[in-house]
Amino acid sequence: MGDEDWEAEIIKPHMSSYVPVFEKDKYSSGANGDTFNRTLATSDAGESNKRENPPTTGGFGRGKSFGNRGFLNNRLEEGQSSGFWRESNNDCEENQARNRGFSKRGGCQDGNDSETSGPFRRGGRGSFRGCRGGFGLGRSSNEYEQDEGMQRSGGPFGSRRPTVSGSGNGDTFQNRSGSGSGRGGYKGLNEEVVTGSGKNSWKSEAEGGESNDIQGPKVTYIPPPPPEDEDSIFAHYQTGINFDKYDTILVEVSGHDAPPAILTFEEANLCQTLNNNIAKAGYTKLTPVQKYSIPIILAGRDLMACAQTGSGKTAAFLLPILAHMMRDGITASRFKELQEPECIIVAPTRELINQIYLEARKFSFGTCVRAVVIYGGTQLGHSIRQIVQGCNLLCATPGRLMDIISKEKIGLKQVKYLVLDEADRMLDMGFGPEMKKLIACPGMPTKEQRQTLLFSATFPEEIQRLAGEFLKSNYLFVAVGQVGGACRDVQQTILQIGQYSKREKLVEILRNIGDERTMVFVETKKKADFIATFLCQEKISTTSIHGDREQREREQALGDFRYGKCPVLVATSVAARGLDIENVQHVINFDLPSTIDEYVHRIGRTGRCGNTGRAISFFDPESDNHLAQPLVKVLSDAQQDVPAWLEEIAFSSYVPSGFGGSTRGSVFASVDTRKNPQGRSTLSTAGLLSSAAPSPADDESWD
Ligand SMILES: Nc1ncnc2c1ncn2[C@@H]1O[C@H](COP(=O)(O)OP(=O)(O)OP(=O)(O)O)[C@@H](O)[C@H]1O
Repeated sequence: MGDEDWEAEIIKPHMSSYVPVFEKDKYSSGANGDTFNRTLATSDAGESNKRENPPTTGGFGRGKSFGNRGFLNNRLEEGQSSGFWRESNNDCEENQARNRGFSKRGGCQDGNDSETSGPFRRGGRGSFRGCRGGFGLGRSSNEYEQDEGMQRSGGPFGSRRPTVSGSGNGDTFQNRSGSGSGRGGYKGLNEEVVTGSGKNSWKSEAEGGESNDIQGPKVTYIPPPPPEDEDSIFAHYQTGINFDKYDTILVEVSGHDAPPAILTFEEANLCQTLNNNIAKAGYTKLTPVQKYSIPIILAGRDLMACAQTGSGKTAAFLLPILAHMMRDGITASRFKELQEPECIIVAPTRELINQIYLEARKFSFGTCVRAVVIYGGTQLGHSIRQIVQGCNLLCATPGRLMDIISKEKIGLKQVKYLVLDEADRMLDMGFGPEMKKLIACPGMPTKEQRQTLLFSATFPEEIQRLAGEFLKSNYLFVAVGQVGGACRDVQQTILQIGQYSKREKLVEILRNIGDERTMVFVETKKKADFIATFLCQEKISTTSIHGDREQREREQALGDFRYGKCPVLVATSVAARGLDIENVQHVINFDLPSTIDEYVHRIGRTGRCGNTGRAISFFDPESDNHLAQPLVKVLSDAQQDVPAWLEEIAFSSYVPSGFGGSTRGSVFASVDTRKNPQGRSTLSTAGLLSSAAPSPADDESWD
């Protein structure tokens, strides 16, 4: 199914009644104003006129790309914060100056301009081929995503999705900046690693936007400080009815001389302040991953821990680290140009690392440990200011961390604890190279000298093997339940549904759901916008989060969702991992992800901490058959009903062991891979490699 089809669909009469308001005057000057004018002069204007709203653009223009904020809905009309269309004029002008212009931020846009933002688009794989300049909603829209890529797509490890090649039927998108750079390039909004050119160097706002070369926009966003009052710091939600059932999950610990599990917080022998904080956080009972991980970490051992989503992995590493830091003493926080934290925690997304930071701040409340968070999409100067005031425990996304290290604001000599949360993601082909650079940085203690902790709900075998480089050889492996298995508190439903019927079904489901908090996952950034727009049009209050949104927008969207302003959040995989939002009752996979692990993480946004949740996934036989087998396994492992039709597809698409051809997920790691050092014969080389590569749709501004 191509963009063509989507395009045809979106100009159906039932859609044409919705015409987003575009405040032309706000955007009438500057380079992108130019773009805007040109856009108006093209068929978009015509389309708009047909809809009897002459000044209106910003959305459904035929053959044009779809901007982020080119719509307004009654529910989102507040003009400041909710979801879309809340940026001020200034913001948009600032945006124009950033050369991101309308391509990402609103209204419609001539397709040829939509992906050409100068150096910041470097790293794409070359050209956007054969798309019609529509909404980027078809499978080929993956191509649009790759300019944000992290060298994880294409080539032999590329998308499972068919790409549209050749000139296609419409405008040919040329990634003007991407040519010659190969397929590489990781970037956040303001930072990138240029890998395609063979340089492998970090580019940052500091090296680019903040210095005087022409690298790109200056990122000025300073995130608002989190509330400082104790009630806010310790705010938490209730554990659910199934919290006690965690105790029945089997736990396997492998490796030599594992210390015994503890059963209560008291047994951990933590200091009084930590115990007070644990109590104030509402923790009375340990979860399984905490029972096993806390004593292991307290014993100074390296650890790879795998436990289901929402089962308390964050506290499982934070509490023993903080306990040790307090026991051993830390450098007193004071202003210093070079800070040398004792602990570094990295995670793949900005929102997640911020969440981890808030947990660290909560548990270290009243102690001398100063936690700091830094992440991409925010002003570098702000990150530096946070750090120089003192930093014992640094939470960072990889890009910003490497920037700060290169600026010699962070020294690594004192690092005793290195934590990779969502470790399989941190070690895959996207972030793996950066993590390797991190551990090879001058000053970083060797793995023998530091304690390294890897946590995730999924741990593909190949990633486990890669992790050996980071861990001491005697590391312990804790598996709570089935490695890579879904949380049993999530009731999973798979609906077989064709691409064209998805939207109607989505609306039907959301109407039935009412105001209950729901995350809707889609495959691409543009589709996230499109679906969010569509839902707003249907009078369903919705916001969206994805890598093309400015960081302030991302945070606002998350806040609006978290605090109930918008009960529906449409998201790409950037929101799939780690986010802990109270009361998310439903996850809908409008598009299934390309890997089963991603599926497990996505549905894990609900059913957390013993609460129940529901996940509904649209399975399109045209594109999702490769997931049938792993889905059957995930469903049956989690004791869910498996639809007969899914079993049939799984059976008919069965790939015998050793013949490869499947993506990750046809085989779970059920054990510590050291028990099977040669690797399982069921995974071919191709399987091993491709399994580690997220789909191009995941090519987000993660960091
Ligand atoms: N022992 C506990 N008692 C009560 N609540 C807990 C306990 N441990 C963790 N929680 C809460 O459970 C929620 C989920 O925890 P956390 O985010 O650490 O899960 P996770 O295992 O890291 O999930 P994911 O795999 O999605 O990242 C959080 O709100 C956390 O505060």
